[in-house]
Amino acid sequence: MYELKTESAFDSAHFLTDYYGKCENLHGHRWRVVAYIGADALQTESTMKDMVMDFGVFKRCVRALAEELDHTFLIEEGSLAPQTLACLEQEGFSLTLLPFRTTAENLARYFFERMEAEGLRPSCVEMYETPNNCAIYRPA
Ligand SMILES: Nc1nc2c(c(=O)[nH]1)N=C([C@H](O)[C@H](O)COP(=O)(O)OP(=O)(O)OP(=O)(O)O)CN2
Ligand SMILES: [Zn+2]
Repeated sequence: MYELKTESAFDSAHFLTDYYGKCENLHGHRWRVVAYIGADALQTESTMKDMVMDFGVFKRCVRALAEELDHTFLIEEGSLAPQTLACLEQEGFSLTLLPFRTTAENLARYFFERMEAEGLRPSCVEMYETPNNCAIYRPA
């Protein structure tokens, strides 16, 4: 089994709906995303011979996904009133509406699924919300 690993990061704002502590308030993190691609065998031909895949393609994909979220306000759909969203947009804030509570767990799965949609074969995504706290998504 071979595995490639790359990482990127994004600085964003969020809050957790229905949270029982300070995280229900608007705050920010520098989320660090560490992504892994697995393969049982290396490619056998052409430019990717003896590679799982080109690091360049891999890192650009993960960076591009992180870039989409960077310096935006991550908002769980339905968690703010439409008027509030309209006001924030009117003020020029960049909003990213997501169909899930913005936990590290869900963000890890989101990256995993977006990578799959880009044609990559991720084995695992780690999402660090702080340097010490990380959620890992690895499908069974
Ligand atoms: N399992 C999870 N638990 C929590 C998540 C999460 O995504 N998954 N997220 C949060 C909040 O986003 C919160 O911002 C994290 O707060 P905290 O752990 O307190 O982190 P701090 O950086 O504020 O750490 P301090 O030690 O208080 O400085 C909560 N839980
Ligand atoms: Zn938080």
